[in-house]
Amino acid sequence: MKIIIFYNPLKLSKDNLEQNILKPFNESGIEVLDYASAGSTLEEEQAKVADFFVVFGGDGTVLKIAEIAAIFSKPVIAVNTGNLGFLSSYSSSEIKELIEDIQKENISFSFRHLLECHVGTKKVVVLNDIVLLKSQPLGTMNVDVKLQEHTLFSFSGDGLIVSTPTGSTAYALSAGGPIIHPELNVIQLIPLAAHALNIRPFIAPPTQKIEIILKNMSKGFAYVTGDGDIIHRMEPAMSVYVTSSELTIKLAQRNGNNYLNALDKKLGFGRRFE
Ligand SMILES: NC(=O)c1ccc[n+]([C@@H]2O[C@H](COP(=O)([O-])OP(=O)(O)OC[C@H]3O[C@@H](n4cnc5c(N)ncnc54)[C@H](O)[C@@H]3O)[C@@H](O)[C@H]2O)c1
Ligand SMILES: Nc1ncnc2c1ncn2[C@@H]1O[C@H](COP(=O)(O)OP(=O)(O)OP(=O)(O)O)[C@@H](O)[C@H]1O
Repeated sequence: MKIIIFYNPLKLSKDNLEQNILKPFNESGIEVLDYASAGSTLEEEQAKVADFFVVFGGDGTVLKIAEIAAIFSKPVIAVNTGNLGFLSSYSSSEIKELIEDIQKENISFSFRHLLECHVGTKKVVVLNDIVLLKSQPLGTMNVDVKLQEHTLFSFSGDGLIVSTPTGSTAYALSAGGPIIHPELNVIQLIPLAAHALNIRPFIAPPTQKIEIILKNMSKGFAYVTGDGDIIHRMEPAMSVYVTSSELTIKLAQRNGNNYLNALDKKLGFGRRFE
């Protein structure tokens, strides 16, 4: 078995990685082809021959490697060294269990759909969401949102979230959206603080092309972000285009420790608090 390790340098030092993570892997016979800070580039040849990408960090670190994992079509095993670690299947104290599961091929994977965003000359692929948001606390933006040329929303507010099912438990959850099981392939649109009584979150099919037009701002300017990273500054009359990506990623889930378990254990979903 060959793996490439990505890590969050803000959460894990290179010495700690080399001492406490690389060592057990190398002693187990699992070949670590390379290890790199999440978000950095990869040797194409090594990426091609790896069996898995193993990520040490929290959700944000997983998000940083989602696109490269999708491009090389490599399954992702996330090991939480962060806080919530909603997307993680192992904790950093479970290296031995992880090694054993890799050796015994005792890991199942769930396919996760991605979004593709075009704005200006930029193109990004995201696992959670694309967010259009005003850059300062004051004022509002006027936004038109089109689905295949039909204007679905036209509102004044703070912005808009376009989320995948995976992202439905991230910003979309905080913005009042429903939880969408990641086996579904849909696109969720959630206006942020829309000043209207007739606007609700909308769930679109993956075939729809979404155009978000920033009509104007009462003050300042806006940003469009992808998985929490700024993609582009937005000025009035600029558009953002979002479609479902053809790429998907396979995200490890420990046998028995599936999505509904994560909802229960990490978000306390549906649990009665005595
Ligand atoms: N008010 C909010 O809740 C808010 C605001 C901005 C961004 N975000 C989210 O943060 C994400 C970026 O994550 P980050 O860790 O780099 O930012 P971050 O450090 O600001 O963390 C945001 C929180 O969201 C959690 N999270 C991220 N993806 C998740 C998912 N798919 N399901 C459940 N929880 C998830 C993280 O664990 C963290 O607790 C963005 O994609 C966006 O969804 C949330
Ligand atoms: N390689 C990197 N270089 C710089 N920043 C990174 C890198 N990897 C992750 N980050 C940033 O570090 C921040 C925290 O990372 P991460 O989300 O993984 O940890 P966490 O917030 O503690 O865990 P969780 O998101 O699960 O609550 C995120 O904003 C993420 O964008």
